[in-house]
Amino acid sequence: MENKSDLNRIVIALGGNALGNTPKEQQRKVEMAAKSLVDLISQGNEILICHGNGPQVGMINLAFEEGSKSNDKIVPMELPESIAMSQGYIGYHLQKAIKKELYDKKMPWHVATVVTQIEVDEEDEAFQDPKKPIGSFYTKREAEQLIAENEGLIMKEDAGRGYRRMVPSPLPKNIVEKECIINMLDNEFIVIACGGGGIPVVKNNSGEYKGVPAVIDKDFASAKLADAIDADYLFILTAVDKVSINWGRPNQKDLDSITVKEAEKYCKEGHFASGSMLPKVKAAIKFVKGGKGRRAVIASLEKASLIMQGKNGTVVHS
Ligand SMILES: Nc1ncnc2c1ncn2[C@@H]1O[C@H](COP(=O)(O)OP(=O)(O)O)[C@@H](O)[C@H]1O
Ligand SMILES: NC(=O)OP(=O)(O)O
Repeated sequence: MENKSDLNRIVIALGGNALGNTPKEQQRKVEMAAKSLVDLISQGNEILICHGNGPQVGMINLAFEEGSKSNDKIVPMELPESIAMSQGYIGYHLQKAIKKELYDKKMPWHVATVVTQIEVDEEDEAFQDPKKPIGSFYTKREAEQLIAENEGLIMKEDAGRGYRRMVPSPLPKNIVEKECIINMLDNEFIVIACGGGGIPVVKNNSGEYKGVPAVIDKDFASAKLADAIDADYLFILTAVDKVSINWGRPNQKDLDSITVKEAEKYCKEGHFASGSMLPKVKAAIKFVKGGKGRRAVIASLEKASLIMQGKNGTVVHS
């Protein structure tokens, strides 16, 4: 093991693309991702992994809801518990795949998942305007029927991909298990934390945390995590090699490297879709602005090991 002070500390946010749509597909995709992740350690980095859960948390929540309608032995599962379940089974697949890679490469690291709670503000305006898509995609007609049958259900169009259920997505304020995570990181653990953006909680006057019905964006949660552990880099890994301006148009331009100022300007000009690329760029800006010398890279998961050589991704810097 190298001297730990020589290692770059990287928080890696894995997008839904890394996880697939079914547990089987997830296991296969995670095995591929594990190779790139462990390669980053071989290159002299220390990594901490955060992941999305939009499709998974929607599926878990819906399964219990539907099951409870026809079977009195099944009860509905609230969103905080559904998020905790998603952290558990996604963490399990990541742990299994990473452990195998570490074994094959004879590397002495450990890997573990921390079920993570994140404090949010009860007054966050997101609670009045549910904007986070979860679960599967539906047609307009299916969505209208579901809304008619389920009181309080909100479904909206998600970035041209179909209709999805929308839930509140407050900003992350404080990672409750922060000290556990730092301790494990300091003891040669690859930590999987803040999965699905973390379980959103609020603290009452007697110091007790209570789960609230929302899903935090994992891009913002990973920026919060990267800030909390004073990471050198935040990698947001998704399906595209680079962030583009004029995305999808004939004059599309892929960006190699942008300053925070340029990124802010592009956000204002509307270059990034709100449910997909915009939170990534905003999370990158937040992280880079929070400390000297920090860099964020939005890149393709499949080529993660090429990021440090500048062959993959858009770098956001100060
Ligand atoms: N300006 C842009 N540049 C690149 N990709 C963009 C842009 N705007 C929207 N996208 C889309 O956003 C996607 C990433 O968002 P999403 O699929 O929600 O991420 P995740 O991998 O976290 O699930 C890209 O694969 C691309 O299809
Ligand atoms: N929690 C969250 O942001 O999940 P996705 O990245 O899958 O939307």
